[in-house]
Amino acid sequence: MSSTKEYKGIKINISADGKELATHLYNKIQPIVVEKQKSNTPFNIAISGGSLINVLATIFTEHHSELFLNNWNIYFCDERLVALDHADSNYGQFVSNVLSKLKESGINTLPKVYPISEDLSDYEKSAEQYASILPKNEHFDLILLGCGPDGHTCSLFPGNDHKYLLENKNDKAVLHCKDSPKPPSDRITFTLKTLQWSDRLWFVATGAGKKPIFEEIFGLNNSPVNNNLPCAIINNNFGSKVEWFVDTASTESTELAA
Ligand SMILES: O=C(O)[C@H](O)[C@@H](O)[C@H](O)[C@H](O)COP(=O)(O)O
Repeated sequence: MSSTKEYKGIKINISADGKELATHLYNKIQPIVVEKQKSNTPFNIAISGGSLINVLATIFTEHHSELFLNNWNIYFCDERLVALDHADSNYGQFVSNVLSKLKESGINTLPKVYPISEDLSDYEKSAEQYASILPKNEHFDLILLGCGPDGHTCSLFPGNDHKYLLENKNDKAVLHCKDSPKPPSDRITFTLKTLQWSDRLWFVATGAGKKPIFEEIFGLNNSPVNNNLPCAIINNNFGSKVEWFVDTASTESTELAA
């Protein structure tokens, strides 16, 4: 059974493994989508790439009938600037691992998914174009975030070279991230401004490989919090909206353990 604790004001949901985490996440999302359905308003969600897409594949395959998927608008809080059918495309991954599988099983109640424009001739324009299709009311019900081993989230990377993404001097909703340390090199990313639009900012991060970065994000084992890390900045700035969904492997023998 998953358990929840609070650490330095942040809610941490701990599950034994990825399967239990998917069930726990489903249990938390389901009442929200029921409410949205009842009030006849769309469920606006933005998702990350990486391992999160597999978690969503499990949830959608097992629970599609309780999720009112045709009331969902799904956006990407970051996207790699490659063709939509490229193996690196988050949209492409979502289509092949989630949407196609639902369709193959004869499920027609599908979410509306918002990809980037196929025209990749100008990366700054790609960012602007994506900003222009985001919900007009500047509201998300939920944004699901990942956490990279360097403390990045979305394509908001730590370090001087990518400081412009966090600073967001022109107050944009979506920015072009160049020279991404995680390939591919060109991406678009939501900014902190856009993350603020969401009622909930939920991180999903699993595996023993996340332990060293959790130490810095949360200041574990007597280390100080590294306040320069995008994940730590989100904890600091948006604490009451933030929850983490982690597994035992990523937290054992630390203060985050259940
Ligand atoms: O498109 C991307 O690269 C992601 O959105 C990125 O921010 C991801 O969420 C993290 O790198 C964690 O990835 P994992 O969950 O695979 O470790």
